Amino acid sequence: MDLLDDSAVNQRLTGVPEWRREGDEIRRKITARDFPAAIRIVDEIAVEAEKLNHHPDIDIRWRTLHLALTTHDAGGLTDADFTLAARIDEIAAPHT
Ligand SMILES: C[C@H](O)[C@H](O)[C@H]1CNC2=NC(N)=NC(=O)C2=N1
Repeated sequence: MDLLDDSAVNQRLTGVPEWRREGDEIRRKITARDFPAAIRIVDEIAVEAEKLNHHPDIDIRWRTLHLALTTHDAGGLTDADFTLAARIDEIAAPHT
């Protein structure tokens, strides 16, 4: 997987406006309706992450999730991060 340069990262960020860049990661916060909804989001993300063989860091605090994506294998951000970010947005939408 090819590392994206800064301009490629910025271009892809425009497609996932909920996400912001923090160094070698992109991050977003999801606030679900309640704790069970937050856990359902995590459960659906787990299925997708396995399909894509790409796995987010997830911090769970009551009904708020903090997600971070990076490609450790490549040492930075790649298309895999933006593909998963877009899927996470689709998964989260009905639960928020
Ligand atoms: C061997 C396997 O392909 C790697 O460990 C995968 C698994 N999931 C991963 N997920 C993420 N987010 N970054 C990776 O570099 C990564 N690598």
